[in-house]
Amino acid sequence: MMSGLCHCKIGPSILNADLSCLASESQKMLDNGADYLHLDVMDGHFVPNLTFGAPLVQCLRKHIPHAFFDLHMMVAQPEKWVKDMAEAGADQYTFHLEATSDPESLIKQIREAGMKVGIGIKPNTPVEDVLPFVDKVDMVLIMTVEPGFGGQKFMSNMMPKVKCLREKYPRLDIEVDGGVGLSTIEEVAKAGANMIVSGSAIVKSSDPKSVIDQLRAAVNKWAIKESPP
Ligand SMILES: O=C(CO)[C@@H](O)[C@H](O)COP(=O)(O)O
Ligand SMILES: [Fe+2]
Repeated sequence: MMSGLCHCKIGPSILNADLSCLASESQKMLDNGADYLHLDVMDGHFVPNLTFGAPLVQCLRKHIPHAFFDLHMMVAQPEKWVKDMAEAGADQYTFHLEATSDPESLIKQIREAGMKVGIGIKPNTPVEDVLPFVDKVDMVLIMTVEPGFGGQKFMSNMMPKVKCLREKYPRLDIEVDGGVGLSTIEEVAKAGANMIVSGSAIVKSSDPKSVIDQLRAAVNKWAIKESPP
């Protein structure tokens, strides 16, 4: 198995950065080759940790006008924050399937607010649960740690979920998040993920550009190439 007919994109998670300098830390990631920013929103209910909400996203947007913001919404009521996040400048709203009883109308609500739609599943949620919604979303996120904290150990046993999705959907954007770095990227790339969230491995490195370049090279090595006409 290998990544599909879609581009590799590297999205640093800034959770483990110096959050007192969020704008400059984010800009540093972009200057070092990041394709997008993965912003982890936690509400202390869906996950046992608390981060930030729309006011911070709005401030960051003023400093970073052009980058793609992927909002990873680890919140118990994802319906509640769609409008605020859209107005704050989010480009993609990635909600957790486990957090909603009506994914279809949430997807519609996100689209109507003008954002792209991501749908994520936690480690204990089977990939089959997300299949009915894949055609309606822009991206599927397979969590490779229990959501809540950066710096956790990558769960290899999530790779069959990625493989299953890639086999069925060669063009789907498949994101992985949690414990992804230089020692785990090969597995992730082989399984077929093309959107790579990486927090501590990039943010804590003295050479983030080199880490981003190496992550990208591993994904591209396994990418399916479009055959010439
Ligand atoms: O959503 C989450 C954690 O819940 C992630 O985005 C992590 O913040 C990624 O950090 P590392 O595991 O790569 O350090
Ligand atoms: Fe995340």
